[in-house]
Amino acid sequence: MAGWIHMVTARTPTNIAVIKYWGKRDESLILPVNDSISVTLDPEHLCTTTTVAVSPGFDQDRMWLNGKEISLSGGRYQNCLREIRARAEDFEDNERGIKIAKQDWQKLRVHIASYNNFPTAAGLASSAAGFACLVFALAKLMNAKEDPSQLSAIARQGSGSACRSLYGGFVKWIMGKEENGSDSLAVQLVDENHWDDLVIIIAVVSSRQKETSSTTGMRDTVETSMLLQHRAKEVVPKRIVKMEEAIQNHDFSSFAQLTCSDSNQFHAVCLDTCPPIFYMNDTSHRQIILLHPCCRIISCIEKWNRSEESPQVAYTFDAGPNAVLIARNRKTAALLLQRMLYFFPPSADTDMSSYVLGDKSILKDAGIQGVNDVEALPPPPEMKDKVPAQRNGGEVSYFICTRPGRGPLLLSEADGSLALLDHSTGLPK
Ligand SMILES: Nc1ncnc2c1ncn2[C@@H]1O[C@H](COP(=O)(O)OP(=O)(O)OP(=O)(O)O)[C@@H](O)[C@H]1O
Ligand SMILES: C[C@@](O)(CCOP(=O)(O)OP(=O)(O)O)CC(=O)O
Repeated sequence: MAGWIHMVTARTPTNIAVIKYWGKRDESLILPVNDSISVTLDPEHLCTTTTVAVSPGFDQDRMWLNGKEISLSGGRYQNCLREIRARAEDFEDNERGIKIAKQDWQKLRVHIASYNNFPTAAGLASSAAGFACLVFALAKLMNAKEDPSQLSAIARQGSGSACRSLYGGFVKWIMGKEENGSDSLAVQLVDENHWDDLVIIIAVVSSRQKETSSTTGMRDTVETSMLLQHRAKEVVPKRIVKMEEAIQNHDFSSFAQLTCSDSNQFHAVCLDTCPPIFYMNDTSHRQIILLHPCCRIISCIEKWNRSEESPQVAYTFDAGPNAVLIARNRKTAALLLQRMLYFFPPSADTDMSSYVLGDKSILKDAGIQGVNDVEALPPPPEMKDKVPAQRNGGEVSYFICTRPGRGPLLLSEADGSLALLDHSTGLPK
């Protein structure tokens, strides 16, 4: 390897929309038809780690995703690389004799290695965490001085939902008005400490790659759905105002009502698409005569919420069958996990430690140590006589317990062990 290698490693969270982005008004700049709001998920549990490196010895831009080399020739990667290079500044490391002038960045090639600690392209927003991390890490490497909102407008060109992963807490993607997209960017509404009672439980129903990607799905919707026009013009603007109020005031009832309604309307818009898109069911599912787990999860939460004075849990589903459940506090989260494990016990060959991932203390709060405790769970009181005769194991792959979390983080350069590229070769470790 000729000369020095300079590298940085960053970690970036994923996010889940509570008011959904669905539909573009400009495909290549990735400009949406409506504002959206998301909550950033704690990177302790779900995150992307990306190392970017530069060296005079590299002869082309290269990238490895989850250990496999992928092509960077796609427009989305090229747009992000070009936009960051255009904002690069002088960089100097006297100790290591590295001096890169602003204009040199155009000629220097980069190596990128990225790892998602959760399934890629399975409806868990890997593109969001992935492009946010790529843009954040490249900006650090190239000494670009942009603030997170300006970086979000670049990450947006990798994947729309990625712009919201540049901040922690609750984040709004403002759709903007400009044709060049300069005002279509993310802003933080509140940080991750503002509403730290919330607990988020994800039921991973399928980690298979989905059949219709968000990109093609929303293109078909824009072309064919009248309901989308109504949603973007009439429904979302009002919901955005109400959702911001609910978040500012910790108003869980309003938050839950808006979150569930917006998820349901997003899936209604998918059904209104020609040909219709069914994200909430997994067509390969063997038990088609039984109600699909997604419908049973919705029914369980709706029954429970109606049996209480005010909603306890909000549900939301992205472009896949995985349920994201937001509980108002830890006590509710423990009751929610009991209900989920009652209806969706692990299969016979799965142990609890690989069935409930993330913040396992919720499992402890729920009084569950092993499979025996799951078998002994009583039916939820609101179900009364409607309890299923059989509880089948294996319908949910696993659960992830998490919470609202922080935004991107630069990992210490001193601790080279965190880097995904080798310091002497610039290739994946
Ligand atoms: N760590 C990463 N770094 C860069 N790009 C990534 C990374 N992870 C995923 N991607 C890109 O995102 C694509 C997957 O996006 P896709 O929208 O299909 O799935 P998803 O983001 O997991 O699901 P959804 O957006 O519906 O929640 C990958 O094919 C890859 O191009
Ligand atoms: C259902 C969603 O998750 C859609 C996400 O779509 P993507 O951001 O993955 O789409 P592209 O911009 O084409 O890359 C809703 C949301 O995150 O707001």
